[in-house]
Amino acid sequence: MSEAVTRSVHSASTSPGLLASLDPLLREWLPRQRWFAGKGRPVTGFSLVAAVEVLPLDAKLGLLHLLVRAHQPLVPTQSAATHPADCYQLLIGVRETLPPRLAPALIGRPTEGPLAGRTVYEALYDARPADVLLEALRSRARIGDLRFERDMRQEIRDGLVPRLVTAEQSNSSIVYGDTFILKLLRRIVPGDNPDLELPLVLAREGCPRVPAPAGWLLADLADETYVLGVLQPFVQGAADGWELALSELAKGEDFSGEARALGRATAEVHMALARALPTVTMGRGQLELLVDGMTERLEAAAQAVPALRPYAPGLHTAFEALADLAGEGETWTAQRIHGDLHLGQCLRSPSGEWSLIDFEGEPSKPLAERRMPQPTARDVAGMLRSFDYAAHSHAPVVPGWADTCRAAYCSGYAEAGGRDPRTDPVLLRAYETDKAIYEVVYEARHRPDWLPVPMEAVRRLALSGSS
Ligand SMILES: Nc1ncnc2c1ncn2[C@@H]1O[C@H](COP(=O)(O)OP(=O)(O)O)[C@@H](O)[C@H]1O
Ligand SMILES: O=P(O)(O)O[C@H]1O[C@H](CO)[C@@H](O[C@H]2O[C@H](CO)[C@@H](O)[C@H](O)[C@H]2O)[C@H](O)[C@H]1O
Repeated sequence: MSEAVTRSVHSASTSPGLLASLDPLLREWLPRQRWFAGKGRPVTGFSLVAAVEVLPLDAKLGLLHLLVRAHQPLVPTQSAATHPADCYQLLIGVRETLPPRLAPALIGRPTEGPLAGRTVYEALYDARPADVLLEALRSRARIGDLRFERDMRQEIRDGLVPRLVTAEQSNSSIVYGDTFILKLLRRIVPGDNPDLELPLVLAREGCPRVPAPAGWLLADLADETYVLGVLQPFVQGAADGWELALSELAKGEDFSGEARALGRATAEVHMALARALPTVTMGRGQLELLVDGMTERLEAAAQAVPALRPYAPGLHTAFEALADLAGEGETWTAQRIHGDLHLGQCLRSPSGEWSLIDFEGEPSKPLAERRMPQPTARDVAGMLRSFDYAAHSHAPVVPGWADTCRAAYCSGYAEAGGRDPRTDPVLLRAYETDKAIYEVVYEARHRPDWLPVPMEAVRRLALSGSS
């Protein structure tokens, strides 16, 4: 372990005073972060879950690792018992003054408490704290409650130059020397996070479609463990499926070869997960619960987005058809899946190999729900929707482009040994409908300009049951 890391194991005895001095600054700064999950409601205060001085705060450069709960007014459907305040991972750097290159990282200058008069900032912009994190992973350090782990079979060289990824993300990532990428989870929950769990399982299973975790960061608090970060090999020169699909569309090129390869990659991942982790048969009771969930989401969405209401009866038929099949005794296998699959979660290396990333699932859902076995049709439906999105992002829409990609994706899935998704049209339509409804709500909230894209799918899906 490097001297910097061993020297840095400090007690956090001063942390309550620290949090009080940071409180007014964090109330301003936190809601402005892309990864802040509680947008639209003010932060009314913080409580400390854990604090570790990774680098001593009285040094020229201090580094504080905080897990804090951000308190916000509950929305009417929530209760404090079922909706604890969100817990965030923060890495706070402390310096006398910030060099100009770190200006975008500024959080502020506390006016009282142990940090009065110093400058606090988002430490991930700064190479030195980023180095400390990699060094701690390399050396499997224990720093206070923080446990840095690694896979000793993967070499992690020292001196890899860090850079913060500036893309819009739900979390924060640092790339080290174009060799590794460390994703630090921002809104954290106790328990096995699928973003670490599933890539580890897939690596053990020998599935090359997912970058194998080289290191991971955990916090052991009371009797609960939190996953805070995952280090994975960086796919150099990769383009994501969304960028590629749009650029091929712009050039008038066919994307069906890539769609087929993506289908194969998805099937390989699904089959590896089914080998490694338990699968269950979904019978009548479970399918009815699935249909109930989809129906409730449709009703809530129609409340939230009035444009959806005329299509609700047609959309309901997709769920009723699934309920009918369940009533007739149809069953499906459920297994662990990706849970939030779309073109942006697929990376193609310069040699043409596809990898899947970001197994966190839908971050807004509880961990237990995200880790439940589900039919693979859910991931497939996510990808089918994504081809449709890509086609509609290009003007004019190229007739047949999405259909060709969707068919090629399903063929690729079947060629690799997966069950052809088109064998289960009722299940697929139900999942596609559920996803399009989710997208309508997402776009209405976040990107109203994009709302016509899922609305077009809603029109098509609402009609498809009536033929
Ligand atoms: N192993 C990797 N190799 C190359 N780039 C990656 C890798 N993992 C993630 N990325 C890049 O980082 C971005 C964010 O990663 P992701 O896991 O989706 O984070 P988030 O959960 O914050 O959205 C991706 O869109 C991709 O561009
Ligand atoms: O950021 P996440 O990966 O958690 O996903 C959210 O944002 C996505 C948009 O960035 C959104 O995806 C939708 O738009 C994509 C194109 O931008 C398209 O490829 C997807 O198929 C479509 O669902 C996703 O729904 C939302 O959860």
